[in-house]
Amino acid sequence: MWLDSTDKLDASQPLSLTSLYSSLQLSDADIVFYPSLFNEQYSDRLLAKLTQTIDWRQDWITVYGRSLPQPRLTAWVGDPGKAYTYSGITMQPSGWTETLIDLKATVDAIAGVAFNSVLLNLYRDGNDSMGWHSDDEPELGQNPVIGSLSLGGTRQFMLRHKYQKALKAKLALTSGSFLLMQGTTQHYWQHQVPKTKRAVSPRLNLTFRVMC
Ligand SMILES: O=C(O)CCC(=O)C(=O)O
Ligand SMILES: [Fe+2]
Repeated sequence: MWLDSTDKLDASQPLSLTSLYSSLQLSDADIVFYPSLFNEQYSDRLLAKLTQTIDWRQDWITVYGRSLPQPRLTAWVGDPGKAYTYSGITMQPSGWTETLIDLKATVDAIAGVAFNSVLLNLYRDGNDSMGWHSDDEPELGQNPVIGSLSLGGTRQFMLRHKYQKALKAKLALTSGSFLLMQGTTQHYWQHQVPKTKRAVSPRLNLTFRVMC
């Protein structure tokens, strides 16, 4: 399943940024995982800073006719005019904070794109989750590039092929890790962050996106 390329170095980046990565060997997908883009100490600082400075919102969703609180807190940050609609919710973007501008510069350099928006999700405990979906909204373009940074408690990230039911994968998104999904990934694969009964610390995930 995995191509172990964790000993590869990219001399164009500081060692701490991209010295470790693995490409997931999944058909119809292009997914690269950087297990420690940021070290524990820096990740903790980022988590504290973002938890405090982001204007978190609790959205409500309609499931089988019932209105329920979305099982996580969210925020949408982006360039002016980059509104985001999903599951019937439209979010107007908040402006970039200093921390997010810095983070964007780092992940832009790794992904080789200019992200113009970021969806932030705060999973307060193991009851918070995100269900199966693909990030395939038309505004994300033909082959969406999604850069996903995780901070805080480790959660499982599950992947399943939309058409070949036997194809699945799971990886632990640890604090400071960065997962890059691009190419045809969103056409063929769905992903989720399931609930867990294990005790987990709060987790903040940022998915950087390019909105057309
Ligand atoms: O929290 C995660 O790791 C996944 C978030 C996600 O899939 C999304 O924001 O679209
Ligand atoms: Fe997603």
